[in-house]
Amino acid sequence: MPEIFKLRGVGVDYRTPAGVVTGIDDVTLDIPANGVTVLAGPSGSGKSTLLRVLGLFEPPARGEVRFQGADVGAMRHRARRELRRKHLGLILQNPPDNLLGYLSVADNLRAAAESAKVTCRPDDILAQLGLDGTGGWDITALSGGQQQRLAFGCALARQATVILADEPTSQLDEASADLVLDTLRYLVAQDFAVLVTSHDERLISLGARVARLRNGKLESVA
Ligand SMILES: Nc1ncnc2c1ncn2[C@@H]1O[C@H](COP(=O)(O)OP(=O)(O)OP(=O)(O)O)[C@@H](O)[C@H]1O
Repeated sequence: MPEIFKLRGVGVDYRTPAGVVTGIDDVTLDIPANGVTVLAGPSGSGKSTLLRVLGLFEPPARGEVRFQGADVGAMRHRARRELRRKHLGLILQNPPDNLLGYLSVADNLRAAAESAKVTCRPDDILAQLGLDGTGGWDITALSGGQQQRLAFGCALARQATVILADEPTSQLDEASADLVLDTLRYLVAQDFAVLVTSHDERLISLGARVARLRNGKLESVA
């Protein structure tokens, strides 16, 4: 299986008034082009930092990151941003943070597509996600789980090849989290690469690969 990401000895530091804090250190990891890869580990272990590197938001301070063979660390900010817009869809923990509150459900999908300079068919995407008939609704009429589904729909609308999600179930009740788990299963069946950080054991068990972090280091990949 081809790798979409290849990381070799990757490190990221944060400069704080109290000194330099290591976000991740010496992470070597290959991520295949489809299936779910879960980034697991206790709070502060570096999951979000690693996701930001994979989301091409954070160039590595040390080591090498390759996305589809291209050396991300050697790219300028603008080139990374273009790659990100073209290929990546990022879903944050808090459902409203992923959506534009002043637009309808369908217009959120259209705006997502426009930002990637592509067009989409909102009704088709909503049907794929079990949100049929909600196109004209305000997003506040959707439950938290439905809003997260729509956020994944925005990644579909943008024709992203890789979907990254930072603890997408952590702010949801169990029924809403179930909706998100179903959506992840659907995306995997569609052959997307899904990279997700989580403490949620049900989500972790969906992962074909689970990379466990501790104190910024990769502890195991299984
Ligand atoms: N913007 C920042 N400035 C300074 N230190 C940071 C910053 N972001 C993360 N860190 C530090 O980097 C380390 C890894 O943090 P990170 O948020 O990646 O962990 P995490 O596993 O995602 O944690 P959580 O599960 O609590 O979100 C921690 O020591 C954290 O305090």
